[in-house]
Amino acid sequence: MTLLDNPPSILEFANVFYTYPGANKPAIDDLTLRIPAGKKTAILGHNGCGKSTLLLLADGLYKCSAGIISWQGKRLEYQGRSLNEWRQRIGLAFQDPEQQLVAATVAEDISYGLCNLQLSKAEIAQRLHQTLIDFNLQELANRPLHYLSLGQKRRVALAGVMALKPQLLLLDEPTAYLDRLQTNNLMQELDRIHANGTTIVIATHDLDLAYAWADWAILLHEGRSIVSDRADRVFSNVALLEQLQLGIPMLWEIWNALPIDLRDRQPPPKTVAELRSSLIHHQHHR
Ligand SMILES: Nc1ncnc2c1ncn2[C@@H]1O[C@H](COP(=O)(O)OP(=O)(O)OP(=O)(O)O)[C@@H](O)[C@H]1O
Repeated sequence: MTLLDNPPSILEFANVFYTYPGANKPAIDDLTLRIPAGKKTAILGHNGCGKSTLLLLADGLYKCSAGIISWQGKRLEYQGRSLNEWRQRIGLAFQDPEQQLVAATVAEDISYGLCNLQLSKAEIAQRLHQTLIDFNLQELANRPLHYLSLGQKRRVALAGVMALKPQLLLLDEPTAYLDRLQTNNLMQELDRIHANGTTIVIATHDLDLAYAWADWAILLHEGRSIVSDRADRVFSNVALLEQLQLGIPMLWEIWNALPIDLRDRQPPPKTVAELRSSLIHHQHHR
């Protein structure tokens, strides 16, 4: 087995359970999984399969009722300094940015998290300045948050999380309700964050987005991990995707409908641009 097939993990769940107060069955039900270090992982599953709960457990916001959650072999402890350190290493962008934004303006909101880290004033000012640049928020710095569009709020929430320099970034349905332009911008931002060394996990039920973006995929079903593997292998496992009624990624389906001689010895395209260049390449070489 190669490192590609079995990358080292940054975060692990071992037989984890979580039941909401008053619920008659666990939302997370004997969940065992690992998040590979340095990868772009997509957690996929239907509404209600436990994606948000998993991320809240991973961030230490919820306490599991049984099982072990660990960071590079070190177990999550739910008290004081240890929990604070845990939560500094992991950044979570909520599905609804409204739940995350707490201050009056963009700059104040980003500074708020930095103040909680008890950094020096100079360090806070420097990180705020750099974050506004990185997320192209300079012009919005003093804008009241309630004047922002949803896409802008998402960007501010993500900027606030990234200002804290987490090693692992978790995003819950980051593209929900975003138009195509905003989605593309966000995905470019995520690629930049990943290229700077941050491991990223997104929870989504957008199969096409996950197909285009992820290099590792985890399928979640009724609070359990059904498969965790290289994304290309998961997305070509049509039988499993159909069994879970998750559908098939559109580009993968189009690719497989093309004549075999065209597809021969070429990996399936991840984007429409890759599909187009494969078709042009084929035309030139017939
Ligand atoms: N606050 C809550 N109290 C009780 N049950 C909850 C609560 N939040 C979620 N649940 C239940 O826990 C299960 C998992 O929910 P969760 O929100 O983690 O799923 P999800 O995969 O993120 O769904 P979605 O894709 O719709 O966001 C569901 O059955 C849901 O009804």
